[in-house]
Amino acid sequence: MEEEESKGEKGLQVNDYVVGSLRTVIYIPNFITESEQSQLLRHINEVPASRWKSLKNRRLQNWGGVVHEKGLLPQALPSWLTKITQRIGQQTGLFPSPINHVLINEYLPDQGIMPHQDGPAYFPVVAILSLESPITIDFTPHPRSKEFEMPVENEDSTVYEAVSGQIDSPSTESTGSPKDEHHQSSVLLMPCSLLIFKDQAYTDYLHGIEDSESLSLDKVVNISEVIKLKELEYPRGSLHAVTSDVTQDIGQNNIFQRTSTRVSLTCRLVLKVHKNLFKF
Ligand SMILES: O=C(O)CCC(=O)C(=O)O
Ligand SMILES: [Fe+2]
Repeated sequence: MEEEESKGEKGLQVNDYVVGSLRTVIYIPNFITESEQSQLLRHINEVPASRWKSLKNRRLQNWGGVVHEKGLLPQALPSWLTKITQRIGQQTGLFPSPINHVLINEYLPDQGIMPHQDGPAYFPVVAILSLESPITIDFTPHPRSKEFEMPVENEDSTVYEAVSGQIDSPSTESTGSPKDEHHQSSVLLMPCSLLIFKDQAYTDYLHGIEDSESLSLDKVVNISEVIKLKELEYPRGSLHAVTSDVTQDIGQNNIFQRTSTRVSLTCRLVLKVHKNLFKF
C-alpha cells in the first residue's frame, strides 16, 4: 500500500497551521510518515546506552554540542537528524540559519517535563517532532519577573524551569494587555506531528507536560486531533477503561490515558556558535 505522503516535498504556509488564540503556536499533523518515524526510532534506539542521560522525570540524548548560556560548543549533527532538521528549516522558513541543536526526550507514561521556558541561548523558534504516544503539552502565561526563572536541569538542555508552585497563579501584575486573556491552553501532539512555537509563546509562556498517565483534553486547542485520537484504534486497554467505546470514553471523560512511551525531538538554533574551545 502506498504510504501517505509526508509534508516533505513542498513548502508550507505555516500560518495555515496556527492553533489557538496565541497565533504563535503552530501544529502540523503528519509532518513525517510512519516509516520515517520508525527509521528515526531505530536510530535513536541504536545509539550506545551512554548517549542517554537519565533525569528524574525523563531521559534524553543531546545532539549538536553543548549549549552554554553564551553559546554553543558545536558538534556536527548526524545525517539521520539533519535529514529532518533541514526539512523543518526549508518547509517552515522560520529559521534564519540551519538548526544546529536537537534534544531527544523520552517519556514513560508517568513522566513529563515541568513548566519551563527554553531560555535565551536559543533563537526564539522551537520545532518539536513527536514520535509514538500522543501527549498534551500545556502553555501557561508565566509571571513576568525574571525572579521566577531559574536554570535547573543541566548543561545539555539549558532549560529554564519555573519555580514550582508559582506558575499556577496568573501574574497579578496584570497590564490589561490582550495576553492576559489567554489562559492555559494545551496542544495535543500526535505521533509524526510537528509543533512549532515562537515569539510570544516562546518568551511570555511556559510550556510543560504533566507527569501523569491521565491527561486532560479539556483545554486542547487543536480539536481535530482529538477527533483523530477518538477514531484511532488503539490496542485493547490503551484508552481509559471506563467503557469499550472509544468515542464515549474520550467524550465523556475527556481524558487520554497514556500507556506507551513518547519520544520527541526538540530542534532549535543557537545563533552564537563557538568555533574555538579556548576562546570560550
Ligand atoms: O518533549 C517535548 O515535547 C517538550 C520538550 C521541551 O520542552 C524541551 O526539550 O525543552
Ligand atoms: Fe522546552
